[in-house]
Amino acid sequence: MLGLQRRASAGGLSQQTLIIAIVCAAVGGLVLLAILFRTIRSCRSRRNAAPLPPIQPLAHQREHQLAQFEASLQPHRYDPSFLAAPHPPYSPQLGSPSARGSKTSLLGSYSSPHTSYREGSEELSNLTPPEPESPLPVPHSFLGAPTPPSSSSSTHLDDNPTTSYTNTPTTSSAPSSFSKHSKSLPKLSRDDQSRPHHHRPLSVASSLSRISSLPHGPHSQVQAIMPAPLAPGIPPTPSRQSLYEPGTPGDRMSVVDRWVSTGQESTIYSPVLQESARPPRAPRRVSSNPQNTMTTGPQFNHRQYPSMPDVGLQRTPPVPRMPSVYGQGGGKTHLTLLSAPLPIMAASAVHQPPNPSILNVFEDSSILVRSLADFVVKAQKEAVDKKGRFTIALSGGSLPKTLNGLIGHQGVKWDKWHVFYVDERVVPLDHPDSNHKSCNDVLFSKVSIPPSQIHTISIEFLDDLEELCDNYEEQLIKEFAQKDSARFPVFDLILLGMGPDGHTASLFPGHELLQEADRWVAYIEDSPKPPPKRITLTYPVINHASRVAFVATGEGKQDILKGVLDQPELGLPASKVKPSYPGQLYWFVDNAAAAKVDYPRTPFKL
Ligand SMILES: O=C(O)[C@H](O)[C@@H](O)[C@H](O)[C@H](O)COP(=O)(O)O
Repeated sequence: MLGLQRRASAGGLSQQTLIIAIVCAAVGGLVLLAILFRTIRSCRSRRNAAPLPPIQPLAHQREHQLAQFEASLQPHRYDPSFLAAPHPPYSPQLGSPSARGSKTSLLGSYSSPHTSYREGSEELSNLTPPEPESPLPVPHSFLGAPTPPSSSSSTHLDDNPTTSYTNTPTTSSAPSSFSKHSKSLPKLSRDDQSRPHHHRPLSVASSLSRISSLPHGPHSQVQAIMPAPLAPGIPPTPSRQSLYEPGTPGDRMSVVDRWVSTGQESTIYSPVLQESARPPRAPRRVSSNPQNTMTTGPQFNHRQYPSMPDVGLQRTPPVPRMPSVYGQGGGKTHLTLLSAPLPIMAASAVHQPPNPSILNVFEDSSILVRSLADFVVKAQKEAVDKKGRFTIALSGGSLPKTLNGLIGHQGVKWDKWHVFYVDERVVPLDHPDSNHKSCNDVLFSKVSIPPSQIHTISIEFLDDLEELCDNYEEQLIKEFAQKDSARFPVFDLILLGMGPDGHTASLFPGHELLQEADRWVAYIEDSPKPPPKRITLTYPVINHASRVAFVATGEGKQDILKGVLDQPELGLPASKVKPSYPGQLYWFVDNAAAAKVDYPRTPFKL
């Protein structure tokens, strides 16, 4: 520095220039030092540097590999063990764990045991597609909770027994796609799994639809498809909670139970109450052949079908008319039907056989009458506690006399009663043959039931059986469709008689009305039991009730009662009354009627 200053002063350099030169020199020195330092540091760090990541394949190569991988997985076998196996740690070679994992987990539910395509364990190109050994199983979420590994039961989801499912419980590491589906559905019992399907013709306007399913039960998760008049027009809506406790006879899905036949396509028909063109309808099914009540096939009254050639017994009855329904506004509203496929539901939800009949035998008819009154009041109480009203259907014949135990009974709440008739003779309401007249004389005229809550036939239609039936169905709709039963008439109690030929309601042996599955109310014009013209509830309604009770007394019923209870294979009309689960059928009979019956007796209890 001093040298610089001497030279500068000797050369005549200004002071400033000198200072500038010094500063520049200093800065340059600093820069050099910094460069030197960085060089040294980088040399050091290079010595410690991690290896460079491998060279990534180009994007299109990765896509190609991924495509190959996916192709290699089709078709695959379900191997739940895959779900149980730990997944190796993520490796950058195979993409991010989340994307890969979810994809793997979905594919993994179908992977062959031979294909281990877990993240990072295999190069995609090394995977070899397995031989397909069996069709893909239905995910267990459709089958209910998986059976324990010890059982090797295979669940027959449909008529084809080859459809099977390996029941292995998913593990905690199970991919979310499975876990979010694994609802705690009821397990399939073994007999449920092997139970064959029951094919049941549709009940809603059969001209438009088919359904194969088990009979509807009050608890069942299936909707009893209603004949057109009673299927109020709402598309399948999520069911509200049932109004009843599960397991009680009154229990029933309150809004829409759905018919589902496991493993088979089924559809739900929800007629829409709306103004629409009235679809063409074949006339209702009609009368039997009174001379031969045990014919093998349907009988036709050719007066009804003059255009149909008389080909004897074996002719399929025409599709019954779809009744009209009056909308809320009183205008004539006709039903059109919507159909919507239903999801497959747990098989156990529909595979419940009807409860066995309960046979109560009483010393004599007076004890029977008292017990029957207590039984009716119990059914009433349960219904009123749950929904504030009690719906009951009564038969004619000798049944009305057995109801006089209700007169003066403390438990009866007449204002909650809504009465319909199981069948009715097509006569004026004051005619001696009228079932309403019988019930009114014996009971209703002596108690405080509101007359508007007794639903009689509309006498203005006595000369038009079609309209008479339509009108009665419409009354059923008004009572049931908007309330707890929503889609079908669910009587709390139906009281039936049984004739000496095994008929019940106005359903007579050999009559094609026994096959009626589309209507809730049908008519007959030549009843073997006079008077000839009647309307009647059909089996779909009777067998939807929460409780059904036959009342049969006297020696005259001995033989037929044995036939109905001990020989159901005879297929007598009374034998076909089987309320679907959990509906319950009861018999109130006296000793005289039960003298020849082997069917086990149950001591009466409420
Ligand atoms: O209208 C009717 O005739 C009845 O509804 C009918 O179904 C009756 O219940 C049986 O015919 C048994 O009648 P009895 O009990 O008088 O034999």
